Amino acid sequence: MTNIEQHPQAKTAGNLFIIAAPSGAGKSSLIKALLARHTDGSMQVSVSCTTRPARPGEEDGVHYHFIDEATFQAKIEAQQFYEWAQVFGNYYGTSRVVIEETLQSGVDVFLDIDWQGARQVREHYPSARAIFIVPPSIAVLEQRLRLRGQDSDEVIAERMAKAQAEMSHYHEFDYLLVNDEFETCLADLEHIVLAERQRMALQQQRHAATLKDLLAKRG
Ligand SMILES: Nc1nc2c(ncn2[C@@H]2O[C@H](COP(=O)(O)OP(=O)(O)O)[C@@H](O)[C@H]2O)c(=O)[nH]1
Ligand SMILES: Nc1ncnc2c1ncn2[C@@H]1O[C@H](COP(=O)(O)OP(=O)(O)O)[C@@H](O)[C@H]1O
Repeated sequence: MTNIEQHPQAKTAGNLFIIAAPSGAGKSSLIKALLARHTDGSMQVSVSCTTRPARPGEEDGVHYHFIDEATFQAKIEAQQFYEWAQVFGNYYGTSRVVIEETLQSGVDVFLDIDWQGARQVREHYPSARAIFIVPPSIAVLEQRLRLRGQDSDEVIAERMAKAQAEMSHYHEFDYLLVNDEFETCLADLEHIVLAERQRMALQQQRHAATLKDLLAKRG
């Protein structure tokens, strides 16, 4: 019998995973593919708010909640963000209530956020696991941004100029993955997520068991 079966009354909270990478390294594609492999409702990606204009094909409420700067500022004032940051001149933020409710319901949540947001989340939520994804080379990163075909030359140049600075934060993360061959990187990501999920479930069950023993000893 596993620890989990011995203490079914202890509800296991979901786990928080942070995925960060320089623009174009493949984090959105990897998260999407991972979720497509786990359609049992146990994993969810957080939909951020942003002031960035939607790209062709992006849907409001699916890829982002596209809002204007005044609305974003009002949400900051009302402390509605779990974290927020300015990236490439636009604001991006994660809804506090959605994260808290989803984790409480036992669902794992994936945050596709930058290093500044990752830092804020880890301060509030130390058990979050942070994974940093890098491309095999800077040349490949630029090629991916161009092949994605969604950003102007100017936007691509800005993202390339900031890629090195972003990658310099890799050491603040628990895991580093190189997204060279997509399926290999996806398999590595899945292994990390499933292993962490198991480890954190056992940890939560141990805490519940310890608490139960303590309460029993007190009579
Ligand atoms: N801090 C923070 N960063 C975010 C959030 N949502 C997206 N980002 C980051 O903002 C950066 C730009 O995102 P985006 O404009 O979608 O470009 P893409 O990464 O090239 O697809 C990426 O590093 C995202 O991970 C958020 O809610 N908070
Ligand atoms: N391992 C890979 N090999 C080749 N192309 C990739 C790989 N991973 C992602 N891509 C492509 O690179 C582009 C950028 O990926 P995307 O997921 O949008 O990056 P990010 O979310 O990090 O900005 C997309 O066109 C995607 O299909």
